[in-house]
Amino acid sequence: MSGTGPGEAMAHETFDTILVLDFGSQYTHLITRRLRELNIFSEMLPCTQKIAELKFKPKGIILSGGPYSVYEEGSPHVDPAVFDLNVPILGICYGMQELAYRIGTDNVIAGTHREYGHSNLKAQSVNGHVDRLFEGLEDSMRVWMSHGDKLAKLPEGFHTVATSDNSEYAAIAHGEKLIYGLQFHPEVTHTQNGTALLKNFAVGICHCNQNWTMERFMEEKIADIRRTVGEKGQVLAAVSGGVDSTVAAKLMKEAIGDRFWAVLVNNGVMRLNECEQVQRDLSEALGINLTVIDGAKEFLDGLKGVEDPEKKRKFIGGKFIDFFEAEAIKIEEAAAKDPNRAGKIEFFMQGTLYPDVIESLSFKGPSATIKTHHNVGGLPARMTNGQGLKLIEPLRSLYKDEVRALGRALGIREELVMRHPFPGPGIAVRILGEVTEEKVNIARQADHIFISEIRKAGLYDQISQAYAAVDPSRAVGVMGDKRVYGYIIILRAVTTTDYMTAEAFNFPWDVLQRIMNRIVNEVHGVCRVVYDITSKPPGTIEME
Ligand SMILES: Nc1ncnc2c1ncn2[C@@H]1O[C@H](COP(=O)(O)OP(=O)(O)OP(=O)(O)O)[C@@H](O)[C@H]1O
Ligand SMILES: O=c1[nH]c(=O)c2[nH+]cn([C@@H]3O[C@H](COP(=O)(O)O)[C@@H](O)[C@H]3O)c2[nH]1
Ligand SMILES: NC(=O)CC[C@H](N)C(=O)O
Ligand SMILES: [Mg+2]
Repeated sequence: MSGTGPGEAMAHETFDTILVLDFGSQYTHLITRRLRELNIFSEMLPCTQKIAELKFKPKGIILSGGPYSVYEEGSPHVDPAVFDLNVPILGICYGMQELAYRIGTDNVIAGTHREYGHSNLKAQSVNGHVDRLFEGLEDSMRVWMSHGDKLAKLPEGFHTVATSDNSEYAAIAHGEKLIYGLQFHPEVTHTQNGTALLKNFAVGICHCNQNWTMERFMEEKIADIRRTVGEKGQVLAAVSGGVDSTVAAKLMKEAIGDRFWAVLVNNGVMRLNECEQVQRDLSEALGINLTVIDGAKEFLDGLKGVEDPEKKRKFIGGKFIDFFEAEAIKIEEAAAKDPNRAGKIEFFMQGTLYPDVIESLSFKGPSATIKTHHNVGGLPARMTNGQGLKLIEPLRSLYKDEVRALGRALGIREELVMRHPFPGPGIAVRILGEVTEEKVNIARQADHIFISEIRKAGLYDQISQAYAAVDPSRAVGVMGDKRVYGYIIILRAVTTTDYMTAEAFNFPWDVLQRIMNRIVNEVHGVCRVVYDITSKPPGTIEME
């Protein structure tokens, strides 16, 4: 898989690409992020990528950092064919060590001490292209290091272009070829001028066009969807009202108009009035006719007695597919009467994002399964083989904030673009243990109060995601001089940029008190409210 889902090849034709080969560093994806912030398209692939199988020619290649030591047996090495592409190469940390090791295996050794954190870098000019990496930057800057190995000597043909207190070879460049190495990490924000340095590489050295904008992406994507779907093809789309599927739906609508069928499955664990609200929003704001299928009873029946979080998730994920399959058949039958819309449903659209794709492409393989996301790992084979449905994921190369920017470019109003994410398994993963209708109702009401008060306090856009969960253990309270014995509501609100790590939101105390007051007074069956201050890690954003 070399990033050529429907439309991916297109992006490479229109936009210059910097290929990032991932050796497993926790920072690798930040390299693609930084480049995209510079309006340069960048794609990340595992370091094991065979260059012959690449479907495009990158303008430059970056070898990332990684947790291994190049000289150890079993450590990953890049396909030597990258050097035959004759494009500039930048190695970062492990990536630089890899470059040096390939020239001479004794070029890299274990250092006497590890170096983590800030370091003072001194750039020195040599001459010619060698100096381009640090062009326009101050000679002295603070950089971020994270390594234990080091270069034992300068690899043949290279010059030293920067040193630091602890690294004699903090940056190197080849005398003739456009090959560069950095011991430090320009992609992390702790490195001063890190982005400027990446720009020097991508623009100054690789000559990339800085034309990766959401407006351009939108135009290209629409053209691409038209090409993929053809003149007659019909698309069934899973639309939840969340940011991703709303933006994807609008894109489809622009591309193929009424040959696009948007379907929301009410799984019985949506928020208060959510299905109606989403149907109205999509129709009024975007002109999208959304069909809501009511599966509430079937989902809730199936969830009876299920306490294990993974079992809940898998049940809901599987049931979603049953409903979509049945709907595809229904739509085909109904559409058969209309010559404009008749035809087989050939495509199935989902709002999958780049972080999901990265996770499954990572060189390390999918990380330990913490939880099974309902749409990740793809659909069951029967969905894509049996019915011949082809998956369309128009946002699979984008990060969340890029999706939001695309939404704005498509004219979607701010309130919809800024909606907090809501997971496919919904409230079911916000009720600890067994899901019952009673607990769903309690969670809904508490959540509604929580979110309304957050909006009233003007805090909604400062928080990345917020919700109320139900702890089914009960606590004793006193109300109106009477003993009560009720559930505990857990409030959770986090701030994050990538949803991979998160911090609890620092609430003004009076807002929390107002929320507590309303919940215990208005939600029957609840007698305590607690605020979850756990960060991620060690917590996760959802409860289960
Ligand atoms: N209740 C639902 N009905 C139909 N499709 C759904 C439903 N819930 C999720 N999906 C599908 O699963 C995909 C992934 O869900 P996810 O929650 O990550 O995205 P989203 O709901 O579109 O956006 P957000 O992340 O803002 O909630 C959606 O893009 C959508 O295609
Ligand atoms: O569509 C989804 N289907 C799922 O199964 C799912 N599980 C978690 N999430 C969302 O992912 C982000 C990270 O959540 P966690 O820290 O709980 O893993 C948060 O934004 C969660 O809401 C899901 N989204
Ligand atoms: N961050 C890195 O890429 C580390 C590379 C190598 N494992 C070292 O310790 O030097
Ligand atoms: Mg969602």
